Amino acid sequence: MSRPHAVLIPYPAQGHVTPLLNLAKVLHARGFYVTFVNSEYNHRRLLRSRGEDSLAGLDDFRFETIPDGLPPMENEDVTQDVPALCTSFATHGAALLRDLLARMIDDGRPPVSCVVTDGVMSFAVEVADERGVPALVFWTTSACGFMGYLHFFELIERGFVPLKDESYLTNGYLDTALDWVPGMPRIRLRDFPSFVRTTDRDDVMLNFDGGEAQNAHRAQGVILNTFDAVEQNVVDALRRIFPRVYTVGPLPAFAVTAARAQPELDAIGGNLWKEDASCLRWLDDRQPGSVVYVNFGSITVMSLAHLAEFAWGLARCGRPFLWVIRPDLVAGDKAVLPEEFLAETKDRGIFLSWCPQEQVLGHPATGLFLTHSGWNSTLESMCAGVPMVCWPFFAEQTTNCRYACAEWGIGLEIDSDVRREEVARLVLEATDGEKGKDMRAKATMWKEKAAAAAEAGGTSTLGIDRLVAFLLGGTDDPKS
Ligand SMILES: O=c1ccn([C@@H]2O[C@H](COP(=O)(O)OP(=O)(O)O[C@H]3O[C@H](CO)[C@@H](O)[C@H](O)[C@H]3O)[C@@H](O)[C@H]2O)c(=O)[nH]1
Repeated sequence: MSRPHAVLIPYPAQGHVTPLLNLAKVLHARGFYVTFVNSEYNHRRLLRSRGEDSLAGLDDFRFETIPDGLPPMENEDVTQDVPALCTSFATHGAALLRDLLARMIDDGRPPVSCVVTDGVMSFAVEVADERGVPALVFWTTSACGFMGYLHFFELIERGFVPLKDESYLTNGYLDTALDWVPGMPRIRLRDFPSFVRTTDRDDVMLNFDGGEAQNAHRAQGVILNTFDAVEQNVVDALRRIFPRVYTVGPLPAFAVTAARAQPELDAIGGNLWKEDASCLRWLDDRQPGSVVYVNFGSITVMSLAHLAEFAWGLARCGRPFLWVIRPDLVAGDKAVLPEEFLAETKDRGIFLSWCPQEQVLGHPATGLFLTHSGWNSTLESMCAGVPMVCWPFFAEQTTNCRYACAEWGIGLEIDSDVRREEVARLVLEATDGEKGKDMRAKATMWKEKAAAAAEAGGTSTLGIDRLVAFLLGGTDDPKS
């Protein structure tokens, strides 16, 4: 019998490429031949950020590309337009993947035996079906975020969405409690992925994400980068909806183990921006738990006015801070910080454009994460035992923020129209005093539970065993 061959297809954005690549490494370590499919645009970015050799892969871990169908960009180091990318792949993705798989026949690789596609690249399920191989969708969100997307169309049917008019964004309507979402008894309309905040029934993201979530029913199962203990009720509810739900998080822990067994996997990385690791030395000179780490992920954009509010909030709270400001963080503008702010904080703040986040979060000096609540960032913070101040930007970051604050007790939320007084107040609340103490204790508890899930016999280790057993074409119960 030939070697199992998994094709993995991430949505082309950082928060998706990273977890899919981690899963690819885990599968490779379990004996799979791997083909990893990037967009051409991201392939070029990865080569620039990590060097020409970084995507050479291994003989049995290969990178392939498909075009994204968007017009060429002058500056290719920026995050692409999300709705345009989603629409383009939904329209052309199946044909592009079909061509790619056809080119791979008889080129020396084992025949493709399974497809793992991003939950928002579900066109690949149809292509896998045509080839007669199983397909699983990997939702790179939290389970609660995925459950939110899964109920977009029901929100429409029940008349909650679209909103009647713009005043519904601010008149308290979003606080409506919904008690019918499986496994999420305390959810409010405002905690749903942000795309429900529209007055347009034809809104691209409302329909795209709602549709992609429904398409998960066409796959043989769903993979989630979470662990049971942290989202038990939602995961249980999803297991009643889908025939197979594999919880395999936190994936970074498994990728580290895979790379320990196969050091050559370490060279394979997925950072779209060039990492600046010099900040780790700066952290070495700071007191334990003293530093506020500020990073809004790969997609968030904000106004210059909001950037200035964050800056003056950090100045006011008086803590040392490490702030990652992507070159494209400010919408349509250069991210310029006020001169007076730079002068005032020069002895206690550093700025970079991209950092090795997991190492920063794991550094003893890091005490708090000011985050946009992307799921990878949330999970990485949890794994490091670092509490958060949350400023969700879009998508299911609103859901993650709600869970971090109200369910897990490790977050405090900042108003979307951020003000400097609130930034300073919440940072101090999360670091000093009783609230901060409680948040740190809970963060430590979740860190331990995350680690336990990834140990031998842990729920996510069993999740990977079951996943591998299923992808190998047998039963998905590793014990039988
Ligand atoms: O300086 C940096 C900044 C980020 N990262 C990494 O980049 C990833 C960012 O992912 P995430 O925190 O999930 O944020 P986004 O990039 O915004 O992720 C998108 O994808 C996620 C997974 O689907 C969703 O939860 C988000 O809402 C969506 O915006 C993480 O692994 C970070 O460690 C770095 O390594 N260095």
